[in-house]
Order: sequence, then structure tokens, then C-alpha cells
Amino acid sequence: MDFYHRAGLILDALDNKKGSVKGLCMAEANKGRKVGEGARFLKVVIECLKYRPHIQHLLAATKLLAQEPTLFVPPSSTASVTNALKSGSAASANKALKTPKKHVKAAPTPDSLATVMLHDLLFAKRGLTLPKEHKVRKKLEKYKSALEKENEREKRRRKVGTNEGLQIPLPDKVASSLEGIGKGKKRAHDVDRFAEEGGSEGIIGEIRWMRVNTLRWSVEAAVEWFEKGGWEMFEEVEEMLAAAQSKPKVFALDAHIEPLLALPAAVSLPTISAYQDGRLLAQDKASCMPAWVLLTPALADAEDRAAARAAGEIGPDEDLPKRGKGLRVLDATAAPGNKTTMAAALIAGDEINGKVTACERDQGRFKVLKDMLKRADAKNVQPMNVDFLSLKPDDPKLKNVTHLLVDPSCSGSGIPSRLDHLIPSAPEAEQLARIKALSNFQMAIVSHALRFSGAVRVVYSTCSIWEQEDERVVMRVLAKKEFRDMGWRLAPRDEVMPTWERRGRVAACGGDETIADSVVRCLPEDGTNGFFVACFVKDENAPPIEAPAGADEAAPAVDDEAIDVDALAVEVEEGEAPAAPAAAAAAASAKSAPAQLKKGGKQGRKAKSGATMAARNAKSEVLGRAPAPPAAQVAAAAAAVVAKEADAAPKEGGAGSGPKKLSKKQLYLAKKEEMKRKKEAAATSGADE
Ligand SMILES: C[S@@+](CC[C@H](N)C(=O)[O-])C[C@H]1O[C@@H](n2cnc3c(N)ncnc32)[C@H](O)[C@@H]1O
Repeated sequence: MDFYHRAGLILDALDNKKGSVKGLCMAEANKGRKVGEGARFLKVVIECLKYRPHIQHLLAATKLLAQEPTLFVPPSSTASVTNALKSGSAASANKALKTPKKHVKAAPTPDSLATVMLHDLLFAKRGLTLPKEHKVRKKLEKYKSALEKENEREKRRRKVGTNEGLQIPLPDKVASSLEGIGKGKKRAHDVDRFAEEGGSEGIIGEIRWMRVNTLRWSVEAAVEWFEKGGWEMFEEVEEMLAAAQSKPKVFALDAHIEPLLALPAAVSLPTISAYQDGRLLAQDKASCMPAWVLLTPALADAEDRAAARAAGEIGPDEDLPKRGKGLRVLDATAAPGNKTTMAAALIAGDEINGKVTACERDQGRFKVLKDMLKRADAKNVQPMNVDFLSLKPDDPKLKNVTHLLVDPSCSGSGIPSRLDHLIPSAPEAEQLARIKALSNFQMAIVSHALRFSGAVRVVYSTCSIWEQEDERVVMRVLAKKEFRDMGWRLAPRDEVMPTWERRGRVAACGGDETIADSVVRCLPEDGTNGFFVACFVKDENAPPIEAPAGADEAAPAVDDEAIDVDALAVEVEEGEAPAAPAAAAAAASAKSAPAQLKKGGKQGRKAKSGATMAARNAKSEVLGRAPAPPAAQVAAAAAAVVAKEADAAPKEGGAGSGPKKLSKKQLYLAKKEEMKRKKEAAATSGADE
């Protein structure tokens, strides 16, 4: 009965807009820590939501709740007293009152509990999972034939042949992304992880994004592993998608983010052993952007240093950070840990010797974060179950924190697979009030990050498509004299995914095109979740920037200091969304999609990184391709620098000479290309003969 109560509680929480389907199922499962429970809740709750209007009809038609007022009232709960009193049953109210306090548990409403139980009674293959002698079961069985009769009547009335016809239909893509939940389990806890990640993370439209966890593996090893397993690699995601029509085992390297691979969405995660053991992680491309943007300059510097060391220009240990003196990242809002583990992977290793401090306020989600750290083998992360806002930005222990990730709770309006259409939406005014409250909360979190004494780079991101949570938060920051006086400004486009075409909305930036161009937007038509990324950089030596025109106008007239963040605590869980106000949603998706997946959208890191750009050019070279147009435009300046550097470099043989040392990946690609050429040559000569 406990499972039914808890599933009923999830339905109640959904009715009260306390979170997303997935978020609430996982939160409830985390309370019990029973392996596989998250997936079980998710499956049952989704099924109940699909049947809910029909079950409501059955309850009304059979008058079940009125005839059995205490049947769905759990005895040992305070709520049971209220519910029992409401139902008019003195006996059950008395019983509830006598229950000792220590056993008091939250109780689902009779309506939600009845929905879950009727679902199992009528529609689940296994039927009700209660012992045959259980009182509730015995009573419900008495109503079964009346309920089934009404069910058949309803099928005839609605002209549907099967029970499935009585459900609220799910869009194909959403339905297929949920199909694998609970199936193909190798180890029982994989089922929960799959439920957590499989529904939304990593799978967008036709693509399943997988990040190579470089804490456990390398991109080269991953490529080799896939190819050995009979998978064909494609240079471009679009080509891979075209090939996927006829071949299931295809993959591509992402054009913008190095450790990212694209696979066809139809690929089943539980069948990929490298996913099972944490060498591959399911993570949407957009969700990889914040850590990438935060750390690319540091990575480029590290590559420069490594190249100089390899060339003998600096000593083997020179410029290496001393023990404990590496880069310090703070992830302000970390669970479930996608961005934390990515940041940890990017800065691991001697050259950067980086560490991440990961804050998570929510206890249940903190457990999820710790699981993820274990799975990713992220030993360079210190997780803290703490409210980020309670940390002192001038705490001497945190003075080495230079880079911060700020990915606060948001409306989640950018996530297409959230099943929002299964839940009745709140009135528009209520939705707008919630978005405004979220925007204030986000402003409070990002403001707190900017106050950290050592901070020089702060990336702000949301999986929302609403301007109030995106550009307008940025505009509020830029409007604040306090931050401008500290030297904060927006990082320019060439540091923030320069070759990603979809940028911020100009109107939301008070008409300032430079600001809009400095930030990144993503939409599902780009092959990602809806997402937003902005990067603030501090330059204490440069004169403070001016407040941008329109900044005050764009800023809601709410003082971010006066927010009761705790009051929002439940409302702002990850991925929780008010349904999109229709007009805004339509406007967002009507915007034409840039060709993000097209050839050559290569992400240039910092232009000054000759080594990094050289790596990219070399990759194009070994594959026998000229850089394709969009990348070429943006990378032209950087490529020129590289070409100049290459020209200026002493020729082979001299000290520190020769072409830049090829990275493992370049070597791998070169080797591969050579083999391909040999094969082709052999084939051609054979044909010639
Ligand atoms: C959008 S999620 C973060 C997702 C995460 N960055 C990732 O990529 O996996 C926001 C998280 O912030 C947490 N959170 C919200 N307010 C917080 C606060 N004041 N301090 C610490 N964590 C907070 C929420 O509990 C939630 O887990």
C-alpha cells in the first residue's frame, strides 16, 4: 500500500505544481533509496496521468468515492483525520486521531490514491499489487465489474477499440524517449539512472547526446571502441542522421564541444556497456555548454603551456600548478551534477590541477549528486549539502574560487520532453507570477556569485526559453552599478561558443546587438533542449562599463535583495515548469533555426590558442576537408594567427621546432585517414587490374 500512497502523493504534488513529473518521481524515490523505485514511480505516474481524465470519469460514474468515503483515506496520518472528517465518517476520524504522532505521514488525497489504485486494478498487467486478503483490495474487487462495464461503455462512446484509446496521447518523440524506462537492466540501480537521464537528458529529437567522461576514458578510446563494435563514425552530425535512416550503428563527433558524441535517438542506452560503467554519460549538448564556456580559456592556456613544454620552450615542471593550487571552480547549484562532472573532467590532470566545489541545497538531490560523482569517478569534486546563498563571498576558504557555474532552478520551459501537457496548466497570470519569482531568485543567485572576492569568470545558464529568466537577468546584472564598479562585463562572442549561430534576443537586450550577440540561445530545432548561456568576466583594471541603454527598462522593478528565496524552495526545483504561455511558446518555436548541425560549425576556443585551433585545422586536414563556411568565417582570424605561427615556427630538426605536436586525437584521426587512403588505394588498384 505504501507504494500507492507515495505515487498518490506525487500526483498531488503535480496538481499543486510542486515540480516536474520526473523530478517529483525521483525525489520520492530518493526518500526510500529502494533500487529501481524511481523508474517504477515514473512508469506508474505517467500511466496514471495518461488515464487520469478517464479514471475521473469512472469514479464519477460509479460514485465510488461517495460510496466508500474511507476506502482511500490512509489511517495513520493527520491528513486522514481531515479527510475522514470531510468524508463524514466519525469512526475513521477517531481512528486517525488515535494514531501515535511518530507514525504520522503525509497522506495522498483520496482522489489521487484512487487514481493510482484504479489504474492498477483495471489497466496494469499485474493488477493490484496488494495481498488477496488486503481489506482495500477485497473492497475494490467488488466494484471491478461495474468499473469494467463503464470502461467498455466509454470505449463504445468514444469509438476506440482498446484501453490505450482512452489515454491522453503522448507526442511520438516523448513516448519513444520513455520506452526504455525499466527495461534492459543490467544492474538494478541502472534502471533509476536511466529513468533520471533517459527521459530528458541527452535525447533531443533524433539525436542522443553522449559526453565522453574524460575522467574515465578519452575521445580517441571511445571512437576506437565504437568502431571495433561495428559503429561507423561520421564527421558531421547531419551526415550521421542521414545515415541512421538505413544503419542503426552510427555516431558523430560534435562540431562545437570536444568530448561530445551524437548517436541516433533510437539507440538504447542500457545496451551500451560504456554508458553502464560511466565512461559515457548521457548529457544534452546545450547542458554541456556552460562548463565548456566557463573553462575554454583555461583549457586553451593549458594547451599552450603543454605545447611549449613539449617543444622544450619551458621546463618539464615549469608553470605547472603546485599541489592544491590549481584552478578552483564553484558550482553554485550542482545536482544532479552534469555540469559539475563535466567541469571536473575538463580541469582534471596536472596541467590545470583543478578542483570543483559543488553546492546543492536539497538533501535528496544532494544524494543524487554524490551518486553521479561516484559514477563519473570525479575525485576532484568536493560536494557540499549547503545553500549557496549562505556561503560568504569573502570567506578566506573560498578566496581561491575564480570560476563559478550558476545554473539555478528555472521554469524548465526549454525541455520538450517534460510531459507538461499531461498536467492541467495553471492560469496564465499565475504562470507569469511564477516566472517573475524565478527570475528574482535567479538574479539573487547570480548576484551572489559575482560578489565572490576571487571570481573572474561566472557562467549563468538556464534551461528556460523565457526572456525573464534569460536576457533580462543579464540586463539586470549589467544595470547594477555595484557589479559594473567591480569590473564585471559580458564576455564577448568570441569567448562564448563563437560559431554557435543562435544568439540572444536583441529586443530583450534593450536593442543592444552586442549584448545579444554575446549570449547563446538554443532551441529544440538546433538538436538541443531550449537553453540559455551568458558569461560574465571581471576586469578590475579596465574602466567600468556604462549601464547599457534599456537595462533599467528591461529590469523588473523587484529588488533582488528582498526575495524570500526559501519561499520559492519547493517551486524552483530543477526542470519544473509552468506550461508555456501559448503565444510566447509559438513565437519561440517560430523563430527560424540556424543550421547548427550543418557542416563546419566548429567551435573555436579562445583565438589566442594556436594549439587548439591547430588541432581543429589538423582534423579537417587529415580528413581531407577544407573548413566549411560557417566555421571558416568565425575562425578566419584565428586560423590566420595559426598559419602565421606555423610559418614563423622553425622548421623540423631545430630546437622546439617542427609542426606542433599532434594531440592523441589528431594522431588517431591521421592514422585513420591513412588507413582509409591505403584501403582506397588497394581497392582502386584492384579495380584497375
Ligand atoms: C537546474 S538544477 C542544476 C542542474 C545542474 N547544474 C546539472 O547540470 O546537473 C538547480 C539545482 O539547484 C539547486 N538549488 C536551488 N537553490 C539553491 C541554493 N540556494 N543553493 C544550492 N543549491 C540550490 C536545486 O535543488 C537544483 O538541484
